[in-house]
Amino acid sequence: MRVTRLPPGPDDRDRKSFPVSSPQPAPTAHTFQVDLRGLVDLLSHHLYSSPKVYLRELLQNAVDAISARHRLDPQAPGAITVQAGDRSLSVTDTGVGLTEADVHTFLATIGRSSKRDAEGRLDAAGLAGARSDFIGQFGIGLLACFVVADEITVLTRSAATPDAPVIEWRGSSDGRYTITTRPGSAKPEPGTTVTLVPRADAAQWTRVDQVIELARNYGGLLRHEVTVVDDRGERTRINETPAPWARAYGSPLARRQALVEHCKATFDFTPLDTIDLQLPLVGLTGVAYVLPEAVPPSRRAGHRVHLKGMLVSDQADELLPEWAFFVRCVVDAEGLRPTASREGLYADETLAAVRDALGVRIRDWLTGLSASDPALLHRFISVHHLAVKALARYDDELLRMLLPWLPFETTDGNVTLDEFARTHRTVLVAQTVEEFRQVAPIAAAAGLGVVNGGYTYDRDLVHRLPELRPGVLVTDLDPTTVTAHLDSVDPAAELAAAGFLNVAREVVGRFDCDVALRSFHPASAPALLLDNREARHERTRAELADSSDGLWADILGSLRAEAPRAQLVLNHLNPLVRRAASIGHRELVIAAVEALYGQALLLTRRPLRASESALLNRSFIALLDHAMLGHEAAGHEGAGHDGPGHQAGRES
Ligand SMILES: Nc1ncnc2c1ncn2[C@@H]1O[C@H](COP(=O)(O)OP(=O)(O)OP(=O)(O)O)[C@@H](O)[C@H]1O
Repeated sequence: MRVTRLPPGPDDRDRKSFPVSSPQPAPTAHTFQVDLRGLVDLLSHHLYSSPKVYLRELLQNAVDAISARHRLDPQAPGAITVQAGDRSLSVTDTGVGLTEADVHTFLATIGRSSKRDAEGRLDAAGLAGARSDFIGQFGIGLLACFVVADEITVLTRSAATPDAPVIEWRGSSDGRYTITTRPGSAKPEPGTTVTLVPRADAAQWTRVDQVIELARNYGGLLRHEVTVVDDRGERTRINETPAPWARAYGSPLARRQALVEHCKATFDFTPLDTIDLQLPLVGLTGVAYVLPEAVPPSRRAGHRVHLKGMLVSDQADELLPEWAFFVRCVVDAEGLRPTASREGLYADETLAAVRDALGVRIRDWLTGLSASDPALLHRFISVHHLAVKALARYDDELLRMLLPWLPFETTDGNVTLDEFARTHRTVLVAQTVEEFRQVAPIAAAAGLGVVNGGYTYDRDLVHRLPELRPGVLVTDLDPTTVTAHLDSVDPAAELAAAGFLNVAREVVGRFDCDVALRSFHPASAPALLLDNREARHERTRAELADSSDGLWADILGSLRAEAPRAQLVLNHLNPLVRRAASIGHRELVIAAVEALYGQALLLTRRPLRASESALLNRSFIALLDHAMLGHEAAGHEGAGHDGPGHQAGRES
C-alpha cells in the first residue's frame, strides 16, 4: 500500500512569521505513516459489524466497475460471477478494469477512489463520471477483504485503454504490494477478478452456502446478473431483476401474491396489506408491508434499505417516522447517502425529507382505506388501534378520517366515539381505569355515558371530539356530576337519616370527603366513593403544606387549587345502609361509617395512605369488638344464635 506524500502547499510559502530574535531552523517535512494492520483492525472491530461485509464490498466494486464501463459503452456486458471454492473465493466482473497507473492511483492508495475527483468531489469527470452512477466513494472498501484474508489478488484488464496490458496486483495486509504484467490470455476480456484465500479463522465466511446466503442478502436487488458458482461448476442465480415490486405481472392478484411471498421470504410474516412506495426525486421505489400483529411502538423497525440495489441496512429505523411502527419496508434508492461503514444511512436533509414523504404516503394509504376497503381498515384497526391513536393525536386529518373507526371502552361497551356520541350528547371521561371500573356500572344504570379515559391516548382523543362533532359536550367525570344523576331519596327518609348522616360527615370530613344519600343500582352496593385524581393531588398537596413550615409551606400554599372534594355516596336501596341509618349508638355508627368508607375506598383500588389504613384497621377492630360484646350480651340472655349485625341493629 502506498501513502501519498503531501506536496508543500501554497500557504507554506506565503506564511508570515512572527519577529524573533534569532533565525529559526527551517522545518523539515515528514509524511504520515499508515500501519495497515492497525487500520484493518480498526475496520474489522469498529467500523464493520461483521467480517461478512467483505462480500458486500467486492460486489459493490464489481457493480461500480460495470457502471463505469457502461458509461463508455452502454452495450457492454454486465455480469458478476462469484466463484466459491474450498480454498479460495473470487469475484469476477465485466466492468471497466484498471490500467497499471489506475492500480497505483486508486487500488493501492488508501482513501483514494476513482469515484471522486482529486479534490474529493463526488461528481468528478473522467473515469469517475457522475456520482449517481456509483455506490462506493470512500476508497477504503477493498480493505474489508483483509478482515477475512491476508492477501488479495486483482487480475484486471482495462476497457478504457484497450491496448493496456493485463495487470496482476497482489496486496498484502502488511502493507506491501506487487504488480506483474501478465499475458493477454490471462484475461482475454476487459474486467476484473479479485481473489482471496481466507485465513483459517475466517474460512466459514467463504464457504459456498454462506456465500450464496450473503450474496442474496446483499445483492438480491442488484440490477446486474449475479451468479455464484461452486467447485463442481454448479451455478446459483442470486438476483432476479427488476425488484419484485417493479416487475410486470399477469394480474393485480398475481402481483399481490408475489409481494406476499417476497414479504414472507424477507421478513417472515404474511402482510395485512402492501403499500407501494415511490419517490422519483431520490429515485426511490419499494414497498411497505403492514404487520399482521401489534408490536410495541418501541420495537426497532428494521427496514431494509438498498442503494442502487446494494443492501445498506436491514435495520434502518430512521427511514420512516416513529409512528409508522406497523409497517416494514424494503426500498431501493439512488439518492440517499450511506455512512462509511455502509451499514447505515447518513442523517442529512434528504433522509429527513424522504422520511416525511414516506410518512405522508403511509398516512394516505390509511385514510384511503376507509373509502376503498372498509373491511381491511376494520382488521387493521383491530390490530393496530394503539398506533393509529398515537398518530391521530397529532394529525387532525387522520383523526377526522379515522375517528368513526376507533374503538373505545365505554358504558355502552366497546364502541366508536361517533356511535357513543349519538346516544350521549354529554360524554363523561373517567381518568383512570379503576375509576371507570368502579363508576361505570352505577353511572350506566343512572343513564350516564362514560368513556374509559384511563388508557394511553384515549383521554386526549375523547376531549377532541367536540371539534369534530359540534354539539357534543365532553367533560371529565367528577364526583358531583355522578351524584347529581343518582336518584335522591324522599325527604322523609333523608330526615330520618339526618343524625346518621351528620356523624358520617364528621367521620369522613376528616378525609376531605362529603357524604350524600342516594338510591342507585345495584342495590347490593352499599356505598360508592367518587374521587378523582386532581382532588387526590390537591389533598396530598394540602397535607404536605400543613406538615411543612416556612418557605416550603408558602410555596405549596400558593399552589392551592379548587379541586372537587371526594364524595361518599351511601345507597339507600341497600339494606345494610338503611339499618345503619336507623341505629342511635354513636360509637357503632362511627365504626359502621368508617367500615363503609373503608370498603368503598378499597373498591377504588388505589393505594391507601397511612391515615386510611389506620381507619380500616380501627373500624375492623371496633366492629369485631362490638360483635363480641353483642354475642356475650346475647349469651347472658340465652339468645346466642343472633348474628352480630342483628344484635348491632337492635342496639339503640
Ligand atoms: N472490481 C473493480 N474494477 C475496477 N476498479 C476497481 C475494482 N475494485 C476496486 N477498484 C478501484 O479501486 C478503488 C478503491 O476501491 P475501494 O473499494 O477501496 O473504494 P471505493 O469503492 O472507491 O469506495 P468505498 O470505500 O466507498 O467502497 C475504486 O475506486 C476503483 O477505482
